[in-house]
Amino acid sequence: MASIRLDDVSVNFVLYQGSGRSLKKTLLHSSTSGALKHDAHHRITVKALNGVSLRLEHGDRLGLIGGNGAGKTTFLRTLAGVYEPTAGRIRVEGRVTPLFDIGLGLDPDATGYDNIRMRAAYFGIDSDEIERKMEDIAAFTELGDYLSLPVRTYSAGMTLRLAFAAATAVDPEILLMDEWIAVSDVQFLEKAQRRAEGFVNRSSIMVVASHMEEVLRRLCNKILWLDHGTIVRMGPVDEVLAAYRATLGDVALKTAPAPAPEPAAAPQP
Ligand SMILES: Nc1ncnc2c1ncn2[C@@H]1O[C@H](COP(=O)(O)OP(=O)(O)OP(=O)(O)O)[C@@H](O)[C@H]1O
Repeated sequence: MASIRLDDVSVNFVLYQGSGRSLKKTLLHSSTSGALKHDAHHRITVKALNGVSLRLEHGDRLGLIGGNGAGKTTFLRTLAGVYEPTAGRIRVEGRVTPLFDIGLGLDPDATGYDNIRMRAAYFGIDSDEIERKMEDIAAFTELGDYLSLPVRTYSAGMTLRLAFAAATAVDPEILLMDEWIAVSDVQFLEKAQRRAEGFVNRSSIMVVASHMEEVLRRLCNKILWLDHGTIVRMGPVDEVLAAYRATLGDVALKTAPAPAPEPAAAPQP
């Protein structure tokens, strides 16, 4: 059974280690100065996560909220193993599927089809299973014959469609998402949302960072509010969102853009 446990986890980044006094002063008096510190080596560091302790179990769908620089992305990347904690302990049990930086890992010289196969192989899915799913994945991308061409011939939007389809070809145990909603192609956004929701439902644990209240309410059953890398509050969605709004006002969270109408016919790539 998937589980996540963090005990007093901190992640520090070194921002500046030169001797220029004026830049140091500017950094220390910037708006994030609460999180900026001198360390023992006279470097300026930022505590992106600061003593975070929590547990997540099967069925937990956690939404991350907090202002810019609160530590949401750092939290996700730490769960994914991209960053090692500077202090504290983290234990993640289960297969992690990060759905952020989703274009990472695509081979530009391989075809769309081969990229889907490689992604599946990376997650240990056997070739028979992926061939069974291939028709569905290919239909989802709407890329048609382009799937037989190298990915370097794709536009940015086409690459995103492929990356998203490939990443969601495999059912995750622990699903991590970062503002995936902010895809540029509005028609694709609706489809991506529907697919992601199915994907979320089949995962054991899901964590999503989002500034969109609608997304958080639809996908999550718990909210973690971070500020300067520290937990302000964690609990039921209504409760934490209300507390967050009360502190920051209605501008704290955005509403999602209106979905585009369904196209009459599938667009040609
Ligand atoms: N690779 C890095 N190197 C140096 N500092 C970093 C790095 N990544 C994040 N930070 C710093 O850590 C802090 C937390 O950043 P993070 O990206 O986790 O915040 P966030 O909540 O995701 O913000 P946003 O909503 O703006 O994306 C910020 O002060 C940021 O400048």
